[in-house]
Amino acid sequence: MHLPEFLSSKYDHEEKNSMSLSNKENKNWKSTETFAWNEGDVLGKGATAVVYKARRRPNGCVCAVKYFHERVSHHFASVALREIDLLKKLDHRNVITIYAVERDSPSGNYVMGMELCEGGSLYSMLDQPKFSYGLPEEEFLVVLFDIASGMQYLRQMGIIHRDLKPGNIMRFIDDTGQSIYKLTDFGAARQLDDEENFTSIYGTEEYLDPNMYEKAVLRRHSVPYQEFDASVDIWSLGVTIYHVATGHLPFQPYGGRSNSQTMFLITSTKESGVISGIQRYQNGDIEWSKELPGTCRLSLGLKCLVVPMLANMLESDKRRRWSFEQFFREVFKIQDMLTIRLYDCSVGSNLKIYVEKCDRYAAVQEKIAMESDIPSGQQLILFQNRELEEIVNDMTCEVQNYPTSVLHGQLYLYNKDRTDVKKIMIPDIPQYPIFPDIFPIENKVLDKDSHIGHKCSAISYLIEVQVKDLIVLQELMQQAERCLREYIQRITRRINNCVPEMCKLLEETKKRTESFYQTFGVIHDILYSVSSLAAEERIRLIARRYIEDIALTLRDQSPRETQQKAENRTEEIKVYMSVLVDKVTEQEREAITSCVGCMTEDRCVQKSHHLSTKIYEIYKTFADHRKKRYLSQEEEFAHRSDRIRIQKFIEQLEFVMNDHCMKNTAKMHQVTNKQIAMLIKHFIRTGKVDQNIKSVLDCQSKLSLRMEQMVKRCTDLLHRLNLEVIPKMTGQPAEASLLGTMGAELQPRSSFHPMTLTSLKSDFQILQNDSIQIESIMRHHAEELEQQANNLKELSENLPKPDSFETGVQASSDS
Ligand SMILES: Nc1ncnc2c1ncn2[C@@H]1O[C@H](COP(=O)(O)OP(=O)(O)OP(=O)(O)O)[C@@H](O)[C@H]1O
Repeated sequence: MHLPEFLSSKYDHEEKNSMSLSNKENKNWKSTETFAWNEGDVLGKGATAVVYKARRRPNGCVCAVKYFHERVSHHFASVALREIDLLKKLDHRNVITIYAVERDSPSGNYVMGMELCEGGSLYSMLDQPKFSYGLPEEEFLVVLFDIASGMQYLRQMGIIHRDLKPGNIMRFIDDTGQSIYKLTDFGAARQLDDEENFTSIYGTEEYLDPNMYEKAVLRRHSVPYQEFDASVDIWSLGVTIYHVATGHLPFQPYGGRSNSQTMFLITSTKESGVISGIQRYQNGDIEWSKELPGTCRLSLGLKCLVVPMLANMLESDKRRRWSFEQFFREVFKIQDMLTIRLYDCSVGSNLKIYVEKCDRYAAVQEKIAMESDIPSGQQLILFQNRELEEIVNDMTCEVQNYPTSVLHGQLYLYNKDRTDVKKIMIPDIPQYPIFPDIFPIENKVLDKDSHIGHKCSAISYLIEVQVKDLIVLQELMQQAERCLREYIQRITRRINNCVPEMCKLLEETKKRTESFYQTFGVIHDILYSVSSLAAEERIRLIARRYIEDIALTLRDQSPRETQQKAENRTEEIKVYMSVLVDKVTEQEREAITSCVGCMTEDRCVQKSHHLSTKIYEIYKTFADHRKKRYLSQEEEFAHRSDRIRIQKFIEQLEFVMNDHCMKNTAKMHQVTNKQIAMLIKHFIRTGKVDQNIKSVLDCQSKLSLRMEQMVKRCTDLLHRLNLEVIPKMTGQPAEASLLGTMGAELQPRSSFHPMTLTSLKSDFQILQNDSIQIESIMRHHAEELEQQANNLKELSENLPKPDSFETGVQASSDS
């Protein structure tokens, strides 16, 4: 059976109660009609019963039997039976399944057969050093969802549990190795009709609602008749959830249970929003907190959801305390959420962002801003070497429609505007306690050593996890740098690819512009001849009016200036880009050659695992010695030397973390962030280049627009020329000398359209000889010009459109 790594080693619980029936020190076998068990196979002991691992007839399946004590069977038979009656009715994956209730003979004690929960109780889990600072996030959530689901079922069945605590939540392991948490021990439960309250007192004192505590523990009856409703379960659940998240109880008076007055003071006088109150010294002040402790292993994203939930559940004033419905709503909302993994390189923290399925990008950005301190406008989020916005396409879509690769992959977060390096965020690691140098080793010392050993082992596990996280962080730092560099390289490639296209476009536009100047020049000249040749004064006037108009167009040099500006910009872009590409390449070489992190051959993870296992083993020996209460000379010798060994392992472990991994991580954070800062500057530069490209394309668009206007104007002119001027010219004598001058004047403009001009010149020659032909000549030119105008129009239509380039200008200017 495959178990998650952190759960794979056997628990104390399991070690104490080996699951293999054959391995048992063979005690008495007992059996009822359906169940058979060996009295050596104890799974756990409670106030009312002993629970054994058993076999079920007829198929021999393993199960658990709860063997109620004689006194319970006799005096509390009603309690046991009540539990049995209740359990028989229940059928839910998060509530323990009961198979049968039988009586043992000849004792007559009740025996309840139920499903076996191999993982032991949640309490036994939390009691292990490994989970002394709370469960890892994944398992914490399984617990939360399972208890909420079990409780919801119990509510539907009209049941108040009344003894909710980690000891009454069992871990069942399914065939896939997944944990399923089940509510058990309904010894205190009872059915509650709607709105009905109950007055009897049950529960375990650390988890008791303040009013119940006052009545049950302090035996005070501040209100003559106290009614307790289902809200008492909410309080106990709040304490349980806090315990699971942190590994310790939220409300701790100095001296523990013996200091019940302070316990009541803490729980009954705490402010709203406070989720823990700890008194560290005798009669000392209470340390209140509205946050989960720094050692808690939950992500910041989940803490943000769990803390308000706890605050509402641990509300002293039960009128303000959350109802079950509110609790269920919140838990199932969390269950329905999606998470996004995002490495924030400025503080070196891998964030887990909890988002609702229907959230849109703006909401996601807000959540990121809350956890990273990077305002949404300054966030640059990359997935592999692309911006998230590029991958998601439609940023207004709901998160649940994002590609699965994004939702399950690793994203990287950069600050577009700030490149300063912040201090890396490392979770708190408590100080190791010191073993006092007390000899001889007597019982008190054994107790203390076992206690200190437990704490040392707990801290060592925390360090082991920390070392693993640091190695992952180092990998993420390098990835974050690589990812950004590749992204910038993509941008530079894109820009470099678009520059030649842009140049081509500009060249074509230039040709067109010049061609128009040329065409207008020709028209101007023709009209000029008309204005002199036409016999009719009105025609000459019309021609002159057109000439003035055209002269204005010809004098306007702004298209040429725009063209020049675009050409200059393009040249600048080329130079700028070649420098940028060189810089990025240079930096890449630097990154490859500078190596600052932990190496595989350093074996940091393996070393820390080995050392923390050694520390755990010593703690286990100390725990055994404590149980024994008497040590032989040899054992005492071993115990003393183990104290020295454990200190040595601790020093080595601290060295691995502080002097190796932590230093390397901090160094890598510095180095990669320096590189990232430079890359961000390059990124900003590419943004500026994009702006320049945009400006070139703007020029290009302006020119195109201008060309279109000119095409229109040209066509219009030709049309009018046809209508108004040429027909009137028929039969009019030409003034040869003027035309000759005109022909000479056209000479300098002949560079672009030699054919047109040659033909014009010869036409003028003909005109000098035979003015009768003027109509056909003008028509000929008119057609030629019209043809040219059409060609230009076509040329402009066939040109690549500026916005057809993949320039990213839009995206960058938008963002
Ligand atoms: N189904 C089970 N599978 C495995 N272990 C179990 C199971 N039920 C109970 N246990 C173990 O037995 C211990 C005692 O069981 P349980 O809490 O039900 O007894 P109890 O006498 O009702 O306890 P309490 O003192 O809380 O009233 C549990 O803490 C747990 O370790």
